[in-house]
Amino acid sequence: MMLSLITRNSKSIVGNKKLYSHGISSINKPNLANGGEIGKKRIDLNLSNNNDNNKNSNIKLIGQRLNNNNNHIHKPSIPTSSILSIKNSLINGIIGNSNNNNSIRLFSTTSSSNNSNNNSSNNNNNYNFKSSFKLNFNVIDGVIIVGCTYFILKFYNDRIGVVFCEETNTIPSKEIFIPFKEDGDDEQEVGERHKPLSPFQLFWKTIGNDIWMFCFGVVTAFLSSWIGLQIPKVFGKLIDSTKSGSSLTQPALHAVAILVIQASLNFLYSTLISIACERYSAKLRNTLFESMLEQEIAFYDKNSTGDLLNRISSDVQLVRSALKHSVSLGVKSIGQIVGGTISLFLISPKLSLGMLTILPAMVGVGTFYAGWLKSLSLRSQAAQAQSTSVAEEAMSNIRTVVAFSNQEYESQRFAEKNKKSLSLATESGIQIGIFQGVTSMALSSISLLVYWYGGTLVSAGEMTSGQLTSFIIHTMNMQNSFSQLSILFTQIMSAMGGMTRITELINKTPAIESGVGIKRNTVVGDIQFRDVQFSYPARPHIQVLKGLNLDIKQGQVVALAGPSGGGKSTIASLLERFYDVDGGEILIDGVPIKKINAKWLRNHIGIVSQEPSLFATTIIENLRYGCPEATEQQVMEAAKLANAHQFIESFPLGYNTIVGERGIQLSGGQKQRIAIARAILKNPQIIILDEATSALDSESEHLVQEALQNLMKGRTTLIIAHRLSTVQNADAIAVVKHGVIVEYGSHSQLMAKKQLYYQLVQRQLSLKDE
Ligand SMILES: Nc1ncnc2c1ncn2[C@@H]1O[C@H](COP(=O)(O)OP(=O)(O)OP(=O)(O)O)[C@@H](O)[C@H]1O
Repeated sequence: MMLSLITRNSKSIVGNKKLYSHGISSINKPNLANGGEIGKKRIDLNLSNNNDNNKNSNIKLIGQRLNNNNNHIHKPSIPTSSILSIKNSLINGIIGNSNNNNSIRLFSTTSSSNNSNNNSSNNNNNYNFKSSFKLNFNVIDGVIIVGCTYFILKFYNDRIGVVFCEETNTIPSKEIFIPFKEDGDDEQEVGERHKPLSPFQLFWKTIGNDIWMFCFGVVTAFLSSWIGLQIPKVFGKLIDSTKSGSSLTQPALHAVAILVIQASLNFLYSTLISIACERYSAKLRNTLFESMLEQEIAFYDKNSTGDLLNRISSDVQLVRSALKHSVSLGVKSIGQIVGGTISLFLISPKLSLGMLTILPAMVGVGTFYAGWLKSLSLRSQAAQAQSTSVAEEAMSNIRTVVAFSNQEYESQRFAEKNKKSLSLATESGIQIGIFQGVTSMALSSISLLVYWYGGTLVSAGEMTSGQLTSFIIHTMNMQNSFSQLSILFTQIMSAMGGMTRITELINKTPAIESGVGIKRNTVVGDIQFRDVQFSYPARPHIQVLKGLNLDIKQGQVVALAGPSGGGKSTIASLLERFYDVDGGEILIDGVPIKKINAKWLRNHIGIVSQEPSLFATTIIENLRYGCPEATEQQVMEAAKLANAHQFIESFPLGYNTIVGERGIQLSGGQKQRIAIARAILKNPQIIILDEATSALDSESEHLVQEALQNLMKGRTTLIIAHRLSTVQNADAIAVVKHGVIVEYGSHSQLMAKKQLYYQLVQRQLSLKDE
């Protein structure tokens, strides 16, 4: 059916475009044909009604009614008959004249659209005046009128603006925009490949605007240490005043003022630096965690959870405290050392020169130790991470540990790893001790030199005893600063080890970048495995799939059966693109999976596994995990379909019941029904069922089976099965052995063949009888 529409400006409708409205419906790009007079063009819209199975149905959009609040769209009921009459009752002329741009006048005609197109819109002889509106945009491009409903259109370069109004409604709703989209065009997301960052660049990027707080903290720390430099001077003055008999009040008040100012500055820098460092470490932790979550599954095969957790907690902690102490100790100490050195030269250049002869030796020793302590610290931290991962593993499998009474074994395993970490930590401690010992010996030598040489200078009358006192206090302060720097130095070494590991991980580009690739407009659900070869990255020399071929058509239920270790779960993992195939390809709706955006793909696949993983939160949050925007009503509907609503409602807190860690407070069947409801809510086109009914009693199994039937309806389903009794109704059964499909057919066909499948069924039957 054709609807003719006079437009003012059609240049924006180019190419073979489709219009989409919030992903709900689509409208065919109108074919353009020059028509009409007064410089207008005619577009023809192909109309079909909601019930047509036409994917490009556009009446959905045209007929959609826009609320005054702009965002909600209600479908009006436009029966087929009325659509048929649109053409005849259509008012296809309008249009505001250029003198009065923001008001339009609508005219109706009973003439056919083609005829009407031959008339100018302003030719009132051929149109009956219907209504007029004031619009909030100046120029409009067309109007579609269905009964008493007007859709006023304006074409832009990349979208169409639509305003809905009714004849009686003099205040039209706001304009909403429907973007153009190329017909059949899939969105292609290109990943942002960030350049690897150096630890310093990472620091800079992570601290962001907090750098100002940090810098202000550094400045106040410097000021504090500068103020501190005045104290020895004031004490010197006090001593000289005692000797000369002049008033002590002035220098004493001076000293008090300096101490008060210094205390205030200390408070300020300490607070600022603490806040800046805490915020920095929180952001670093977030970035690190984000980066970990972006990694491919193979990354988790190779790295233990304990080690990864260690990076988030201990490594970040090391960096945070080193950063904090670098300012509170480092900046202050450096300030004291630099300022102190200047003060010493001002008091007595001779004595200062004598004292500073020892310094180069100290710097030399410190540099020598730097590299050595860094590598030692890295090894010691790695060993500690290993012991943590043993503890983490034992804790997460605590039920198994207790059931096997293996507490002693686990604690021995932990103690062994701990021993290694202890020996490295001890070695590290000894080295640090040597370093600090050498440093303090050098510092004590400096003091000794000052006492001896300073005393000689006072005796010779080259300096006053007050000046010597100032000199000694400065020296002591500097000595203190040096030893603090040496402690800080070791801390910085450890932090550098931690920062290196953190940076490494943040810089790591995942082998499968889940946000990159094609996002298709629709998913049909056809799956093809073409000569797929695959080895797990953790065991690259063992080929698990050896040229596997399998076709699953849209809506089909295909079960994978076969001996243990044959590769069934691997097939499912590859379909989810947890790993990339080494050879051959997997196609979804004809598109190689490697080209598809993995996030998008996973959003269209629902998985119900043997041991459904739930989070330690409420049932409703678990249900919404794959579809956070679902309303309560939708959640409940999904739970009903999954036979879960009843048991959830029987809990005192209903949907707000906390399920415990990994859903420990629920039975196996309940967990599975929640997982099924979660999958139903996600509404994927492809379903993977991994042994979903293996651990249930018959009553529970019945409920779960029913739920699964609801889930599988109209969806392509891949079942990984062991209990062959549960997959007899599948459309096809593929028997997987040694990474290839050795048999394929329906249950009855495979039974008739009397080969591997038949043997497996017989074996299970005999086991059941026993
Ligand atoms: N993450 C992994 N890293 C390395 N090898 C793996 C990994 N997962 C599985 N494998 C190996 O791949 C092979 C196939 O395993 P898969 O789990 O696909 O078999 P399956 O047919 O599902 O077995 P089952 O019926 O016992 O679950 C096995 O030899 C297994 O040891």
